[in-house]
Amino acid sequence: MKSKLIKEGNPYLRQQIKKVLNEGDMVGHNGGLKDVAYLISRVADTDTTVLILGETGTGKELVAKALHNSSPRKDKLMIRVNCAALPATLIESELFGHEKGSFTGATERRIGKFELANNSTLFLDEIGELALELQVKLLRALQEKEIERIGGKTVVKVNVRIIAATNRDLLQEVQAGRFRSDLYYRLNVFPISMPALRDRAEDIPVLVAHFINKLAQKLDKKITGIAPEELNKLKLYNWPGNVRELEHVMERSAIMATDYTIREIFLPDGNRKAMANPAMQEFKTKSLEDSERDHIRAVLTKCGGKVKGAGGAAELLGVPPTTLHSKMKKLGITKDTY
Ligand SMILES: Nc1ncnc2c1ncn2[C@@H]1O[C@H](COP(=O)(O)OP(=O)(O)OP(=O)(O)O)[C@@H](O)[C@H]1O
Repeated sequence: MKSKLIKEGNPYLRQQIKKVLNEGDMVGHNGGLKDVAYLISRVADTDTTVLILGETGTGKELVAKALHNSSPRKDKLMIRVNCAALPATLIESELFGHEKGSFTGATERRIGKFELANNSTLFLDEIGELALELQVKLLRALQEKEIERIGGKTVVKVNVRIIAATNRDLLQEVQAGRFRSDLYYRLNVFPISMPALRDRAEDIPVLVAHFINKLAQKLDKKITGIAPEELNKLKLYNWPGNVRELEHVMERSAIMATDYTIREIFLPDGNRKAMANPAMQEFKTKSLEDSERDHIRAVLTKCGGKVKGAGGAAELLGVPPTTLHSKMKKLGITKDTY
């Protein structure tokens, strides 16, 4: 129904979608993100919990921003918690806060992100990484709409709109016993799935133009376009790091450009001139997972197995090291396989 509505050119809807996506600085709403854009425009101004699913770098955080900025809560700051960034004990205090003296080192009362997000939006990024013992506490907070600070004696009522995101297959995590099914169902009210960049090559020209524009300003350099054969290479590449990786490739290539036009693009593992022809056949017959696994392995080999830090695989792939680690785990990439 949605694509039909959009195709038939309902001008109000088109306008609404454009506005919502501009709020998030998102490109591609006329192409591969058409369905995503439609879903955002439908759910933005409700209080409904949204679960954003998709590979790393597909734009999940941008969707969260677009949702918040188009909601009635937009005048308050959206609060983000990265559930993968800290150990469980610290995340608990980050989410719910603590009272002074509640544990060693708690020298001051701390207001948690749930309370900070009162009357606003709480964006729970990388929710799939949340430790099981915290999942139950989060579930309680969502059900009761109240929280208790660590060491606190009173409950605090909160009115928070929840947006969660993950690059994991949450249902698989539930089946593996790593994610509580009750929390999954509580979060999975309105799912939005972000398509991988390799599945929407039609968006690459407009994304490239968007990044060239941004980079010309950032680097204070007169770059206005890209050579068609280089654009083609970008369309054929596999993009394990999705739009984030494209952004980084464009930055590298823009820095190297000596002309108004980018005449050479720099893909992470060298310039893949071969991709367009015979090698492409092999590429097409491989599953996406296999291609992703091969690509990550090749990058790891190139980096001598280094994941974090300068020159590490995470940097080359344009993803955070935590994301690369979870991807490696998922794809069964261990030290002895590269
Ligand atoms: N449609 C888009 N238009 C413009 N920029 C985009 C788009 N999608 C992603 N980006 C850019 O790509 C980068 C990664 O996006 P984002 O952080 O939203 O991805 P993510 O899915 O949340 O990644 P992760 O799972 O690793 O946290 C950001 O710099 C973002 O601005």
